Amino acid sequence: MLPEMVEVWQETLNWQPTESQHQQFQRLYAGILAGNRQLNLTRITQPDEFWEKHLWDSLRGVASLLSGEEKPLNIIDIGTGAGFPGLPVAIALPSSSVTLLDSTRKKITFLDSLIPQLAIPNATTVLGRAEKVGQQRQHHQRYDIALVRAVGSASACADYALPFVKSGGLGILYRGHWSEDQTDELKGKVESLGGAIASVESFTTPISHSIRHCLYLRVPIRLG
Ligand SMILES: C[S@@+](CC[C@H](N)C(=O)[O-])C[C@H]1O[C@@H](n2cnc3c(N)ncnc32)[C@H](O)[C@@H]1O
Repeated sequence: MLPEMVEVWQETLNWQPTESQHQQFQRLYAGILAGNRQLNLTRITQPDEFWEKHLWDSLRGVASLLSGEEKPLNIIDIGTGAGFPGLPVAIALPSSSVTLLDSTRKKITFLDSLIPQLAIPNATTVLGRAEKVGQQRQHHQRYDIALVRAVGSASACADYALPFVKSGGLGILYRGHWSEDQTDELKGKVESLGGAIASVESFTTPISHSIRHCLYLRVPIRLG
C-alpha cells in the first residue's frame, strides 16, 4: 500500500489528490508491481520510494498547473518507460490529454494493458522514436507541454522535446544534479531549436532529500 502523505502533498505542491485520484495511484502502483514480474520496468518498488520517485517527482515538474482551475492542455511524455512522469500527470490533470511516447514496443504494450485498468481515459500511447514522431504532422508543434525524464543528456532531451512544442508552450526536462555552467552550455542548443531556457527550479525530494532540478524551456509565441 502506498502512503497517503496528505500533509506532504499540501505543503510541497499546494495540492492533494482526491480519494479517487489516490485510488488511481494505488492501482498504478499495483499495476507496475505486477508488470515488473514479467518485464524489467523499474527498480523502484518499495512503497515510500515509489511514492517519492515516481509519483511526487513526476508531479513536482508540473506543480504550477496543479493548484487552481485546470486549463485543458495537450501534454506528451517522451520516453515514458513504465509511464513516468506521464501517468501521474494524467491522473492529477484529468481535463488534459496525455500522450505517452516510447520507442520500446514491450513498454507500450504494457501501458496499453495498464491504462484501462487504471481508468485513465485521458492517456494514450504512441510507439516510436522521438526524433521521427516529432516530425510527423499530427505531433509536430502540437503540444502545450513536452515532458522528458531520464532519457539521455539534457541536450538530447531538448532535441527530443522542442519539436513537439507549440508556440507559447513548454518543454520540461527533469534532471538530477544541475549547475549554472550546464545551463550556460545548454543555452545555445535550446536557442538553435527555437526556444529559450525560461527557468531552472532546484528542489529536494520530501523523503530522501535528494536533489532534483526541472528545466523549463519556453518556445516563444511565433507571430504570423
Ligand atoms: C530510463 S527510461 C526512463 C523512463 C521514464 N521516463 C522514467 O523516468 O521512469 C528511458 C526510456 O526512454 C525510451 N527511449 C530512449 N530513447 C528514445 C527515443 N529516442 N524516443 C522514444 N523513446 C526513447 C526507452 O525505451 C526507455 O523506456
